[in-house]
Amino acid sequence: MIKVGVVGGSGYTGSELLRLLVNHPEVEVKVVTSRKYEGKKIWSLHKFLKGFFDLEFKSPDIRYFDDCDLVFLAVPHGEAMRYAPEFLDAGLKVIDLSADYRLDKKTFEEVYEKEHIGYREAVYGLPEIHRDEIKKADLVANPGCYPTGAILAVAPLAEKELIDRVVFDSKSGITGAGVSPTDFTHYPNLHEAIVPYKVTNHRHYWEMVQELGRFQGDIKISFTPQVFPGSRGILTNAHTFLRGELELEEVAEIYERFYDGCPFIRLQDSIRLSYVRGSNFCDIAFFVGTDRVVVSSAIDNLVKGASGQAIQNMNIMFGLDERAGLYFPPLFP
Ligand SMILES: NC(=O)C1=CN([C@@H]2O[C@H](COP(=O)(O)OP(=O)(O)OC[C@H]3O[C@@H](n4cnc5c(N)ncnc54)[C@H](OP(=O)(O)O)[C@@H]3O)[C@@H](O)[C@H]2O)C=CC1
Ligand SMILES: CC(=O)N[C@@H](CCC(=O)OP(=O)(O)O)C(=O)O
Repeated sequence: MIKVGVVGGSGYTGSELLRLLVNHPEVEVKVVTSRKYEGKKIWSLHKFLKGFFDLEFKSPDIRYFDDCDLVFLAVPHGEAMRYAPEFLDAGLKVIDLSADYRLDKKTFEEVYEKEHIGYREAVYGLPEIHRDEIKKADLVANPGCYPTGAILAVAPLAEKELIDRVVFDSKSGITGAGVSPTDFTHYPNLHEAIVPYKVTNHRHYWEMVQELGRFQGDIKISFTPQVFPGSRGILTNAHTFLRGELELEEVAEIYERFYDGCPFIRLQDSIRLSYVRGSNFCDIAFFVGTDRVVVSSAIDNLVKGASGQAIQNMNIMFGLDERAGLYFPPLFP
């Protein structure tokens, strides 16, 4: 069994990790931290997990992780960098769900406007692109939720260097903003609304530039995030302006080839968030128009956009079947 710990177990991605790990055949959860709920039973906070975990929350102190092989850092960006080096030096593998290790140091410091105090080289944990590097990694930087849906939507076209410009129009459920309430997430400010924010300057743009740039350095990228009044899911419409023209069959062949052997990518003729809810799937559909190809992707932000992808990465790091603990149908409708 792989023995794992979770730092940040009182938050949304932390509790989602626990929900998913309940059914993992090769994992034992040894320690889960919360500073706020230290000493309390996990189920007394996460009542939906009652009957599945009898552990108490611990403080995030490395001595509790003695017995662990791997730790998931499910803490805000700027905080994970305080933990990762210590765990790595103690011989644990680390999967960081925050943004701290996704970009090179210089870009991180510019985009996040803070000094990186614990920089290490990491592998960007998008298995459909970096599977071979993830196998050998000790530190995996789990991608942001928006970049996961966006990059997966157009990577096959970028690999063929077919893109002139791509405009990602993305809509996210509100759990993307984390467990702490704010004005932004306050019910009257969000219900019956779709709210664009950071319309031209969201930090996730830089992950898209980095990862799509590995295939095609000169793509012009725009990204417009929005939230809708639902809990889970990110729907992205990628308006992709190509350098030449492609027929639907050609696009289909490019995607089928690129995603051959990727169990969590499903090519569909139409997509909905409800087709992926609660699951690790990324559904992709494409529509060929007169001046563009529109590629739509749907993910659950807490699963393929965070905790499910983190477990997929763990499976790959430990030589398990990538699907272990994760291959089940979504919750529809
Ligand atoms: N929500 C989403 O859809 C996604 C989130 N992410 C990223 O994953 C990370 C976690 O996100 P999410 O679960 O939504 O966040 P939440 O705000 O819901 O939870 C954050 C958790 O971190 C803990 N925490 C905060 N500061 C510290 C610290 N200094 N030391 C130890 N623990 C700390 C908190 O617990 P306590 O205060 O009790 O100790 C809390 O449990 C973030 O970096 C986020 O950006 C990535 C992809 C998608
Ligand atoms: C709806 C919402 O607020 N979403 C978050 C992104 C969630 C995520 O993936 O964030 P990390 O890069 O921090 O991991 C945001 O826009 O900042």
